[in-house]
Amino acid sequence: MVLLLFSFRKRGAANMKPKVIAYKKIYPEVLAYLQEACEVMHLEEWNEEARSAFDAALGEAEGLIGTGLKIDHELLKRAPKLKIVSNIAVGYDNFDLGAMSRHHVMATNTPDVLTDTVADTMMGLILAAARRIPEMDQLVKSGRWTSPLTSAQFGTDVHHKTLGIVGMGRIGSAIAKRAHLGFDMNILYHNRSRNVEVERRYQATYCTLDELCRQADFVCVMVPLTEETTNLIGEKEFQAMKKTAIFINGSRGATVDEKALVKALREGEILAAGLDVFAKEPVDHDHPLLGMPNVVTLPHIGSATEETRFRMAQFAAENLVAGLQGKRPPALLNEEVYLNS
Ligand SMILES: NC(=O)C1=CN([C@@H]2O[C@H](COP(=O)(O)OP(=O)(O)OC[C@H]3O[C@@H](n4cnc5c(N)ncnc54)[C@H](OP(=O)(O)O)[C@@H]3O)[C@@H](O)[C@H]2O)C=CC1
Ligand SMILES: O=CC(=O)O
Repeated sequence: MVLLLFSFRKRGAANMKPKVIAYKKIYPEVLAYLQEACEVMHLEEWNEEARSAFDAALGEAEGLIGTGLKIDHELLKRAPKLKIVSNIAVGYDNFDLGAMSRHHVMATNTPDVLTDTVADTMMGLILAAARRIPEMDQLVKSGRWTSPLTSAQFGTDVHHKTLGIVGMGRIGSAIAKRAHLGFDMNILYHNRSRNVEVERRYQATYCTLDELCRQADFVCVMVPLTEETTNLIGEKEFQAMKKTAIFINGSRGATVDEKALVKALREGEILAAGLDVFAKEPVDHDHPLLGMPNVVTLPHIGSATEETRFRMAQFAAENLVAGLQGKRPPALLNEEVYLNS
């Protein structure tokens, strides 16, 4: 049984389905959809045994579906039959898109279906950090709530404050909507290009990164991780922020210089932080950020609801099947591969 799960069956004349490796646990309904069109090797966990099975099967695979695996020239060299890799995520910093195009491999992701869920998580982080919700939760549960609170335990308001969004794309816009329409927040944003829609809908103001850091009460990073955005927020940006600023990162850990963030928090250059992502995940237990009461941490759960994770898996499966059937995948990242196929 285990062998059946961990290897492709020999292809007979009657079985001409393309071979696919799913390197993540897939919902049964989505797996059934994949299995109608493909022969699927399903690796439910990513451990040493799964890695060996993956390596052994890669040479025959025409499709890959999963999350986070680095897809680069080294892997692609070992996958001569590969046609498509379907990321079950919107961020695709794990893809070397240039190498994938050179190897004629389509790349797909799952935009839109997770946007509202991630925006909800980011509002949760903003509220949790500003109102010190995890700290107060601990106070109650540990039995230390024995007298009326003093101002030492008070938080800071969110409503009517200024939120600076770095990366006003799909998720950034959904955060702006919640913050402006729900919390009467004033919105600043920074992108490489203007987003006139958020300016019109949520009265958002475009500004440079430096202006945003100087003026915002909350700085929320929602850019994709690229060469350009690696360490986008560092010492200079933290120094520009208000001493009362709260820093929120929902993008990728590496968009922020974590050492500079630790220094900014230790030295009181900013007030607090809310982080869903870390440079290394899972983050080391002794990471200095984890010892700070004014830092709210989450284990990269931006899109982690049952409904949204299901929609992401379904979308990724549809991308994969379309690509393997010679159709244009709905969320194709390297169009040229499809056009030249
Ligand atoms: N924590 C979590 O669980 C999740 C995290 N994410 C992360 O969020 C990211 C954003 O997702 P999504 O909103 O769908 O993506 P979008 O592509 O819609 O938005 C990204 C925005 O970032 C801006 N941007 C890109 N490069 C730069 C740059 N160098 N400087 C300033 N702005 C830049 C873009 O504008 P312009 O091109 O004009 O610069 C765009 O507005 C993902 O790539 C992923 O890393 C996504 C989902 C869940
Ligand atoms: O981090 C999650 C994603 O979808 O990107």
